[in-house]
Amino acid sequence: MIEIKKLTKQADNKLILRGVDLHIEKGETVAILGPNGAGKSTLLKVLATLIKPTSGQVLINGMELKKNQVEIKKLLGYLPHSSLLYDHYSPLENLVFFGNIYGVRVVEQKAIQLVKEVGLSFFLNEPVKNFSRGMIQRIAIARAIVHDPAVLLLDEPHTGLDQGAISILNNVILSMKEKGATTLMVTHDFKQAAEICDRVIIVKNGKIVDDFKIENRNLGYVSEKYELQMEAVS
Ligand SMILES: Nc1ncnc2c1ncn2[C@@H]1O[C@H](COP(=O)(O)OP(=O)(O)OP(=O)(O)O)[C@@H](O)[C@H]1O
Repeated sequence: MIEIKKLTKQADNKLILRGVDLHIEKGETVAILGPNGAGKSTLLKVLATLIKPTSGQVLINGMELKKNQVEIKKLLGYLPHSSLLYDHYSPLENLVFFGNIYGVRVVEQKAIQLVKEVGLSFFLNEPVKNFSRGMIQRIAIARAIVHDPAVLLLDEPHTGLDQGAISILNNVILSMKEKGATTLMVTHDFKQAAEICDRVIIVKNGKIVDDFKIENRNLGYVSEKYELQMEAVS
């Protein structure tokens, strides 16, 4: 589904990604862990076609990223740090707007269903500018999946969410997985990674330093593997 070969990214004379090789199967839910500044968001931005890699190759669904940006963008649902929502629009208006960009059919119905799914039906027609950070994040998640993307790219999706909203988000991710979606999630939240991901990738200094499967939601195993990499000299 996603094939990354010898990927590098340089900016301002700094090598941010230093040769990333990664293969992700369709339907996998993968957590990307790593310390601040490791290059996690940069990797996600390259996959989201927002920044160009310096060298290397990325294939999504067999299509080369460099040559098929328009086709690939249709497959992607990207949740960045900023919500990308229009402040003065309501959740309904925002989702209809973004749904129309992606050519979603029966878009209003889809928007209403998603707002319900993220638990904000009561605020369907309120301008987003009046929302709390957690409420905005819920609508941002709905925006990212309005077109039922085959690939979900989530950058710290649990940040700012209360326990109820975390459950809602995890259910959204799991229901996307049931529909066959592939998810890559940058996170500092090991608990959530262990809860919903099948696999963990640890990024350090622009490189993948560990890559392992998680079984039985074993949070202790994830923490141990992480600590081991942080202690290692690289
Ligand atoms: N456009 C850019 N120009 C120069 N340096 C950049 C650019 N984008 C990112 N960087 C640097 O690259 C490094 C990796 O950034 P990135 O945002 O990918 O890290 P991250 O692993 O997501 O970190 P965090 O956990 O803090 O979000 C950082 O040192 C950052 O300052």
